[in-house]
Amino acid sequence: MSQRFDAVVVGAGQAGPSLAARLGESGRKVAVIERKFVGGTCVNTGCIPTKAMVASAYVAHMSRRASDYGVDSGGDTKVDIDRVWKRTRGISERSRNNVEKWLAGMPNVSLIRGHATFESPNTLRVGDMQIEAGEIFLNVGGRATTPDFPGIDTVPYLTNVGMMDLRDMPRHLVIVGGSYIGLEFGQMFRRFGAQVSIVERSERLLPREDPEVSAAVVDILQGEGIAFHLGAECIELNGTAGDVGVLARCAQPRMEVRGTHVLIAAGRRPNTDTLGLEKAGVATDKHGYIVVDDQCRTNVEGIWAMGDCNGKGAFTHTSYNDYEIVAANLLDSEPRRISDRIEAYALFIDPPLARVGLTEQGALQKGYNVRVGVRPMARVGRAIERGETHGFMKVIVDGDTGKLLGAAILGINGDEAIHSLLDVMYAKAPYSTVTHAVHIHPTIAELLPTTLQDLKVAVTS
Ligand SMILES: Cc1cc2nc3c(=O)[nH]c(=O)nc-3n(C[C@H](O)[C@H](O)[C@H](O)COP(=O)(O)OP(=O)(O)OC[C@H]3O[C@@H](n4cnc5c(N)ncnc54)[C@H](O)[C@@H]3O)c2cc1C
Ligand SMILES: NC(=O)c1ccc[n+]([C@@H]2O[C@H](COP(=O)([O-])OP(=O)(O)OC[C@H]3O[C@@H](n4cnc5c(N)ncnc54)[C@H](O)[C@@H]3O)[C@@H](O)[C@H]2O)c1
Repeated sequence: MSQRFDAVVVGAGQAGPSLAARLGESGRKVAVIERKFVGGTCVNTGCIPTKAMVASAYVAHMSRRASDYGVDSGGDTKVDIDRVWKRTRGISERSRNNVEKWLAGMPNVSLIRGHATFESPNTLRVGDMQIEAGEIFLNVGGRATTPDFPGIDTVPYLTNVGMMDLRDMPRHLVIVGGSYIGLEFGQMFRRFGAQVSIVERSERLLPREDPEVSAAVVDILQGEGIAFHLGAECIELNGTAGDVGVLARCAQPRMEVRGTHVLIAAGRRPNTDTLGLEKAGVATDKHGYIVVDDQCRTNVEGIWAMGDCNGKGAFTHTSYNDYEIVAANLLDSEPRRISDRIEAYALFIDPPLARVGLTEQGALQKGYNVRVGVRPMARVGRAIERGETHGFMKVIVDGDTGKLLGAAILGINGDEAIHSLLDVMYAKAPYSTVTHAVHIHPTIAELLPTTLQDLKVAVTS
């Protein structure tokens, strides 16, 4: 069977459905092809379920701390992991159903279920259906990398997907990879009551961040009883279900951790290897990411790539922004570009680490005349009142232009407060815009102007 559409969107992740809606509204006949769950990674196995679990873990943590606040919680806090999963699944499934209903109601848009592969630059195959289109938009996302560690073929292991199907509480969860996925799952399972060990290849946790950020994150998590094994090179897995070992042969000294479950959280790879890109002539880089220009266009006319698969971002907000860029250029004659995006992300441990723009080290390496302001959360009224004073806020300013270069807030509500800096950066306004703004008392953001009023010259480390 053969069908012709004006436009085809492959993958119903964070960019695809929104773009399909706009394309349909423009009068195009549109197909969205999805091989698994509508909503993609974020909705089904990523942001949404993990943040729902982070919320359960936070409640468990605060329940154990209830007496600090003069509240009697009535004894031991116990986590019913089955109810945590049910709540998590419910939130995730509702979100997926909403996207499904939205897609079903879009004028001129049809959802086709199945795995799409290219047959030519304007032809895709899904099962026995051949689909032709003048415009093809790839939003195929990515999946967990599983490095070829010796033993990985014989030892049962989990990825972020397997974590969503786990129904028993691991007694001891060993996590390979100490970044977003490793740290978020690590802290939540520790708070659920598991023993947690994190095995990380770098000598310093979160090496892209400034050293004091890495050190503070380790302190917070160690304080909750998580064990770290850094500098863990040459990993090997051994054992069987319920008794698994992670051995770092080249670590100094050589190190082995035994646990009941292993989670591999060592990065992600794009879903481009089974897309038949070679039949369309679409270029990829050496890691398999689709090469795109500043407006998400591939090297083949009429084919675009958005979201995690183009390697220009690895977050839900960057994938959604790719949709906005494509729609703006194609449908609104508005020349939006990827390079206008300011890097911003959060690591959703508790307290969260929120980041925008450059780190201090990054700004120094780029040769800026760097000024830095730092304020510990222990000197932020709202954090003191909330009894959650871990972390600090740090702002980085260009001493020559007065522009904000970046910021890190490791602290309660930092993931929200940081947007007051991000918006000023987008406005290309000087940092004095923030120092002159009157922020609401008592909030975390209230202390950002104060932090910016006390800038020091940065010294290269
Ligand atoms: C555990 C975890 C937690 C995360 N937490 C956050 C967070 O808190 N904040 C944040 O910003 N980001 C987070 N992320 C990252 C975020 O989930 C991704 O950046 C985002 O989902 C990428 O969206 P996307 O649209 O590019 O791709 P995806 O959401 O991966 O969607 C791609 C879709 O394409 C489909 N597909 C692939 N190949 C084909 C094919 N050949 N034919 C048909 N369909 C195909 C897939 O089935 C999938 O549905 C997290 C990720 C993980 C794994
Ligand atoms: N809060 C969020 O926004 C959020 C949350 C979860 C995931 N994500 C997205 O998912 C992506 C994947 O997250 P991730 O944490 O799996 O990957 P990552 O790429 O961020 O980090 C992988 C970690 O594993 C380590 N590692 C890699 N190979 C190793 C090895 N052989 N031995 C030991 N350690 C090794 C790396 O040094 C690194 O610290 C991220 O890029 C992020 O964009 C985002």
